[in-house]
Parts: sequence; C-alpha cells; structure tokens
Amino acid sequence: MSETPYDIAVIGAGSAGLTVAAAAATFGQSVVLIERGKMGGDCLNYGCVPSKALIAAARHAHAARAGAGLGVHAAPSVDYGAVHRHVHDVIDGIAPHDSVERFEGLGVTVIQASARFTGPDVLEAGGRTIRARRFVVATGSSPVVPPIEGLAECDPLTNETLFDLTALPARLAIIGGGPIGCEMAQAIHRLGAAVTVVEGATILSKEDPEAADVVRRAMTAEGVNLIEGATVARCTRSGDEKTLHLSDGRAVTAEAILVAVGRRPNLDLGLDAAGVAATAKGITVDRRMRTSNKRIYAIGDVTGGLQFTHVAGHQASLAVKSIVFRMPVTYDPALMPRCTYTSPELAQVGLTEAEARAADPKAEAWVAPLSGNDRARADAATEGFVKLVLSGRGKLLGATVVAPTAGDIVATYALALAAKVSPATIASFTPAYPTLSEAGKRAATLYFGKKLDKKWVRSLLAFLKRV
Ligand SMILES: Cc1cc2nc3c(=O)[nH]c(=O)nc-3n(C[C@H](O)[C@H](O)[C@H](O)COP(=O)(O)OP(=O)(O)OC[C@H]3O[C@@H](n4cnc5c(N)ncnc54)[C@H](O)[C@@H]3O)c2cc1C
Ligand SMILES: NC(=O)c1ccc[n+]([C@@H]2O[C@H](COP(=O)([O-])OP(=O)(O)OC[C@H]3O[C@@H](n4cnc5c(N)ncnc54)[C@H](O)[C@@H]3O)[C@@H](O)[C@H]2O)c1
Repeated sequence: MSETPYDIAVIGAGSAGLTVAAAAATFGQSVVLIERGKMGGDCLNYGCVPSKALIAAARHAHAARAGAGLGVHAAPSVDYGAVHRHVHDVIDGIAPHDSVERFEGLGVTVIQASARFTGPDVLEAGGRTIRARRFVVATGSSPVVPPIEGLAECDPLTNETLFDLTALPARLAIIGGGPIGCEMAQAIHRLGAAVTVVEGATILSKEDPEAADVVRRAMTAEGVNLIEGATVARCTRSGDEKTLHLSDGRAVTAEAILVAVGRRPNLDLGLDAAGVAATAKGITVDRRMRTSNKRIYAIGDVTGGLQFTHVAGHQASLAVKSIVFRMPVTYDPALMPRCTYTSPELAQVGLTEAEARAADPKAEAWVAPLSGNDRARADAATEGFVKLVLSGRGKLLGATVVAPTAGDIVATYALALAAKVSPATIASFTPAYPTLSEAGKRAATLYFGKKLDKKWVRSLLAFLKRV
C-alpha cells in the first residue's frame, strides 16, 4: 500500500533522528519516524546516559576513599545491584522524553520496524511503502567486535550489554583504551573490580598526548592496569575464566571481557537502491549534511565523523534549517567540543597543539597548570591544565582542558571559537574566584605577558613612569 507522501521521513530514533523529528513536527511538517530498536538509540539506552550514571556512582565511591588526604576517613561499601538500579532509574526517568507517546503527541507518525530504501524516493518499513519529499538517515553506529580467534566463545560484553550486569565481575579485561575503554575502566575499578585495559596503540590517542598522560597517570595511580602498545592474538576460555593471550607472550585473565575498539556505521538499509554513496567509515555528506542523493540527508554517527550526541543534535538542527527553512547551512567540525569523562576529565575544542603546529609552524601553546590555581589546591586536585593554542598571529585555534570539570570549562572556549573572541578578551574577562575557569584566563595572560616583554614596551612604560 502506498501512502500520501510525508514532508520528511526520518530513519532512526536516536539523538540525531529524534531532534529532526521533534523540530520538524513543531514547525508544521508531516513527519514519519522509523525505529527498529529502542526509542532514544545509543545515547539513552547503551551510551552516554548509562555510562555517566555509572561514573557518578563510581565518583562517590572514589570520593569516600580519596577524602583521607583532606582529613576525612570513610570506607565505601558498594552494592552493585543498587548501582544497576540507579543506572536504569536514570534511563527510565529520561525515556518518556524520547518515547513513542511523546512523538505521537507532537504529531509524528512513529513506525517501530526496520526501514529499507527500495528506490531513490521510497522506503519500505513494517510492510508499508513510505514516500517523502525529504529523507533523513540517522541510523547511528554499532560496536565493532574484532575477529580475534576465540573471542566470540568468551561472550564479550559491549556497550549494548555492559549496563545489564547486576553484579560486577571480580576481574574485567577491556580491549581498547579509547573514551569507552578509559571511562568504563576507571568507573568499574572504582566500584570494586580489578580492571586491565589492553590498548593496541596508546590510550586516548586522538587527544593531546600531554593531556592523555595526565589521565594515564590518574588511572594508573588508582590501580587500573593499563597495557599499551599490545595486541590480543587469541582468547581462550576455561569455565568462567577467560584469558587474553597478547602477541608479546603476556596473558590477562578475567571473568568478563569488554570490547571497546570503535564503531561501525549502520549502513544496512538499501543505500544502493537510493543512490546514496558511503564508505566503510560512513555515509558521505556535504557541508549541508546532504548525501549524493540530494533528497536524502544523513546525520549523526552514521556519517562517521565526530561521534557524539551534541554533534548529532547540531547536525540535526542544520538539516532542519536546510530542509524546512531552505537556509544555507555549514557544518564546521572545528567548533564541536568533546569531553572524555574520566577523572580528571579531558576536553578539547578546535585544534590540538600538534594539529595547530602542523597547520602553522608559528602556532604556540600557552599552558596554565592547575597546580597554580587556588581552587584546585583547595580541592586537592592539582593534576591538569588549561592549554590555549594560538596561531602565529595570535588567533585562538583551540583549547585543551584536563580538570575535574573540563567538559564545563571547555564550553567557554567553544563559544570563544564560534564567536571569534580574541585572546585579549579572554585575558580581560573576570571569572569568579576561586574557580578552575581562572586557569584559562591565566593561560591567555601568559601569552600577553610574553607579547608585552619587548624593548619598545619597556621603554614606553619607563617613559610613562617619568611623566
Ligand atoms: C558507552 C558510550 C558512551 C558515550 N558517551 C557519550 C558522551 O558522554 N557524550 C557524547 O556526546 N556522546 C557519547 N557517546 C556517543 C553517542 O552515544 C552517539 O554519538 C550518539 O548516540 C549518536 O546518535 P545517533 O542518533 O547518530 O545514533 P544512535 O543513537 O545509534 O541511533 C540510531 C538509531 O537508528 C536505529 N536504526 C538503525 N538502522 C535502522 C533501520 N534500518 N531502520 C530503523 N531504525 C534503524 C537504531 O536502532 C538506533 O536506535 C557515547 C557512546 C557510547 C557507546
Ligand atoms: N565522553 C564521550 O563523549 C564518549 C564516551 C564514550 C564514547 N564516545 C564516542 O564513542 C566512540 C567510540 O568509542 P570507543 O572507545 O569504542 O572507540 P575509539 O575508536 O575512540 O577508541 C578505540 C580504541 O581501541 C583501540 N583498538 C582498536 N582495535 C584494537 C585491538 N584489536 N586491540 C586493542 N586495542 C584496539 C584503538 O587504538 C583506540 O584507542 C568514540 O570515538 C566517541 O565518539 C564518546
């Protein structure tokens, strides 16, 4: 049965698809939203929300242990069953916002089925034929499980099953030391398991190496076993005990294995029939988020770029502006911040120091360590820094922050980059005392300190003093 064409058909009800559907319906468009799994996608069910809820519980356990240095002694007792309930209470609390009922209330037609293109302007889903003026593919990504001999027999966990555990394994081995591997390693260790991370390269390798090193030292000091530059040759299982055999001859034994080696885009929806070009990384899009078929947009993880919820939401808003308002829009990845929620957090916006130096040999980095920040000293959390990266001409190119609340601090620099704020403004604004935000101002002040350390400036100051 062929139906009246919709204005917009959205495939996937994760962060990206939900944002398009809600905004487009609010602006009076007829919208059909097709989802084959859980409403809310990865972020709500298997990603940001459960991982941050788990990290919050782990932070409490750690704070109890870490208070001794400040004169407060406590020994945490972790009830992992209750931690599991907390994680799922948080998911359940947010779920109504992403639910079929809410979207139907907004006037969206929701189809709970798998969608597949059968032509350049037509889809099949749940036995229905769906036509639309525009399509938005927001099908997200799935965890990669590497083809390591014996791994499948060890029933590895992924982000899709980790948060179902109602009891912690005594020992957990994690393959992959990216954001998922590091966040979960530290949290699960803080909650009481012995954790080993086996990372093929170096942990958090997409980040500024000095910043990643602060996180490395923090995780190691807490007792997480980090094995870097090592690959898993094969896995074996003996009852409940699973062993990773590393290429260098070492072995890691654990009751559970978590695989966190990256994502693959969900491309199984008949893209060839629709004339949509894609690579193994994801669907190819232009700066307006349009695919090679100009009726079809693609946003979020499936495009294979920066894979974050706020990026998915931002790309969704660009697609809505382009489709509904015909506005000229441009996606600029350089303005997208990111944060890994380890302790300390590691956040980045714009270019890292190495990226800036590669683009501009005169680029320089200005670093304010937290050891010089009064709030960090009061909190006994002085490991970290704010690094501002400036071009040779003194233009802000990027910021790296390692601090307990780096994700919040970096927002200032995301705004500064988007609004083209000068280092002079950063050096002269007044954050409250005592806050970690003062470190960013300090980094900009260091830049001006060097700039003003010139002979003619000293002569001018001497002259002014005389008059
Ligand atoms: C453990 C973990 C922690 C994370 N933490 C953070 C964080 O702290 N901050 C952050 O910004 N990002 C985080 N992320 C990344 C974030 O979750 C993703 O970038 C975001 O969820 C991507 O949204 P999306 O809408 O593109 O895809 P998804 O959320 O994956 O949604 C895609 C949806 O499409 C559906 N679908 C797929 N194919 C079809 C089809 N053919 N027909 C119908 N439906 C289909 C899927 O079932 C899915 O529900 C984390 C990810 C993980 C795994
Ligand atoms: N705080 C956040 O915003 C947050 C948190 C978690 C995940 N995410 C998103 O999810 C994405 C996926 O996270 P991820 O950590 O799975 O992927 P990732 O690609 O970022 O990191 C994977 C790591 O695994 C390593 N690796 C790959 N194959 C390996 C192997 N066979 N053996 C050992 N190590 C191997 C890589 O060198 C890399 O360090 C992230 O890139 C990010 O976009 C974001």
